[in-house]
Amino acid sequence: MTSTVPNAIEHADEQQPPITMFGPDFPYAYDDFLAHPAGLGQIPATEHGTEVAVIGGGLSGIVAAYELMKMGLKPVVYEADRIGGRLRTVGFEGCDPSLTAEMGAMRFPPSSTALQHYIDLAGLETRPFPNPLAETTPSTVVDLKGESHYAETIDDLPQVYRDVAAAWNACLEEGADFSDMNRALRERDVPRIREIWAKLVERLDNQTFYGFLCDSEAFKSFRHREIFGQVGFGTGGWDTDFPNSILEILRVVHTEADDHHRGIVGGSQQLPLRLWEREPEKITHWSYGTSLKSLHDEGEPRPAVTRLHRTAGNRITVTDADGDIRTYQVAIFTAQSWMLLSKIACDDSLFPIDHWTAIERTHYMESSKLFVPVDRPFWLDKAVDDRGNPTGRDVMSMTLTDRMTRGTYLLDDGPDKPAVICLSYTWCDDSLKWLPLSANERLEVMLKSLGEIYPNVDIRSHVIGDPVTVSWENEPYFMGAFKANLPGHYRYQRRLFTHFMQDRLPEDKRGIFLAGDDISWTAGWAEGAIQTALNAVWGVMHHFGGTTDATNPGPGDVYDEIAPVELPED
Ligand SMILES: Cc1cc2nc3c(=O)[nH]c(=O)nc-3n(C[C@H](O)[C@H](O)[C@H](O)COP(=O)(O)OP(=O)(O)OC[C@H]3O[C@@H](n4cnc5c(N)ncnc54)[C@H](O)[C@@H]3O)c2cc1C
Repeated sequence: MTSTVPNAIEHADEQQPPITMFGPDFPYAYDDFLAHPAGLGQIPATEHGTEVAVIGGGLSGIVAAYELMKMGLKPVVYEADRIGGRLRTVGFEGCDPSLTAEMGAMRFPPSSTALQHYIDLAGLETRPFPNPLAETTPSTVVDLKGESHYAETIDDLPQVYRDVAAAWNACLEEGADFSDMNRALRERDVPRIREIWAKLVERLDNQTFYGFLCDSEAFKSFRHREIFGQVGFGTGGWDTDFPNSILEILRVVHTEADDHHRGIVGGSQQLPLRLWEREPEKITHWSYGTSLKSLHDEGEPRPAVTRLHRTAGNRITVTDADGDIRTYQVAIFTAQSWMLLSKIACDDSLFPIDHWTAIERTHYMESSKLFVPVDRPFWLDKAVDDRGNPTGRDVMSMTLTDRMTRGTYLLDDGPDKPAVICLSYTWCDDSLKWLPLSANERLEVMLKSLGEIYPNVDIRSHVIGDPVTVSWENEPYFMGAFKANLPGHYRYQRRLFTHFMQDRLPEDKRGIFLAGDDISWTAGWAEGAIQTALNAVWGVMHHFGGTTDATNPGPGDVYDEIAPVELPED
């Protein structure tokens, strides 16, 4: 468990199958699809070597390009910023290169099984991430309204936190069929998952997270809702999510996306970078030793796309920042959808009008982080009381607070080595409060906040390099951290996610496929970016007249049996 408030009722029975991000909207086993020896499908030999534009070199684009290359197509990847996108690992100038900061994704649940497939393929290791009250986190401080509580387990916190946990569990059970869904997800009981979820979608699409709490008898106490908002049920305070659709939150808790997190040793950006260079053992058409890198001039993706339009023969014509124009039968677009409204000049004819509405209504969360390198994990030093007697406590802890910093994470690699502090990780309004401040201004405010919580700790004296920071809403090729649906957005989300089923679109609207975190049901989790990439791969294969092996049907082959629930449009 990773939070001061358990995400959900614990199901400790080891005999049960594990929870995975299997639905609930589209319960397709992407992990089994990837593990199957028959592979993801084949395209006719006449199409081998055909170029496919892949716009965006984040995880979704790189996974799609990698799988299309294995099928014998020639992906042409366009990337405006750097390979990895929101898997962005940076170093600190002048410091040991082993010291890194995860500016985007940093912790991954074991329920991300498609992601794990690629982590294993890339030969990367993971280790537990030091979330609040996680087993490997030495200690956690919860500081609310000027009062701090030191805890190693939830039992060390005052009773009110356990009351909040109980309220959340009751609320989930009463309002969202938690135990039933948990069982159905573990057993991959598709009819039951669909039955439960269809009712929840119909009942709750109009509801905010906060409204859902307020409607529950269990959460009738304002104080409980406030504490819940400040320290969250997950990985920090979630009151910034209160205006979002409750369906977004249920997707996370039902699939345990917020539980048992692990980090990638050496940084998450290594994953797309290794896939870029990887030479698959099994590859069609291309000779052994081919990689995405080797298929690109100078081993680099092409630059930013600046224009996208349809040309005769229903082709997709792509213009890039170098002024090069190339035309493709098929393109996959994996960047944030808002790029299509601003940074890229687009034809209206690229998508049906209802898809444009959905793109235009896409709602993003903001998010900021700031990291500093320090000389050693000094937080593990033992504190003494006013009379100099040892207290047995760490001098500083993973910290959750209602102050500006909100969440402070302590990241070490052993007792005698330099370490890193994520002084603050925030979302939405809390992130916007940092936006106009420079990295050093942010650092000063953060040190002041933490100084109030730890008056006897001189954090500054341990800093060995300049801070690094990001506000994703201010990044020109992202414009936000990740999509978060508001109430009433279900229909938009459904249109975007199902865009890969192009036989259902008018013929003159086919050939460009949306993919990526932005159209996933679980935005903000890399697993969803991969799932949508695999949908697009299936869509492209199908577009070229290809098929999957009968023993390994793809997401489009079984679509009608598991299609996301449809709400009336009138
Ligand atoms: C702050 C933050 C924290 C997160 N935490 C977690 C976490 O802990 N666990 C987890 O699983 N997930 C997390 N995520 C989500 C995860 O990072 C994403 O799901 C995943 O990285 C998205 O990959 P993608 O390929 O869909 O999109 P992106 O990574 O955004 O890739 C799209 C790419 O398109 C490029 N691009 C944009 N415009 C153009 C253009 N005009 N031409 C060419 N290229 C263009 C961009 O530069 C980018 O590289 C987090 C994300 C953020 C921002």
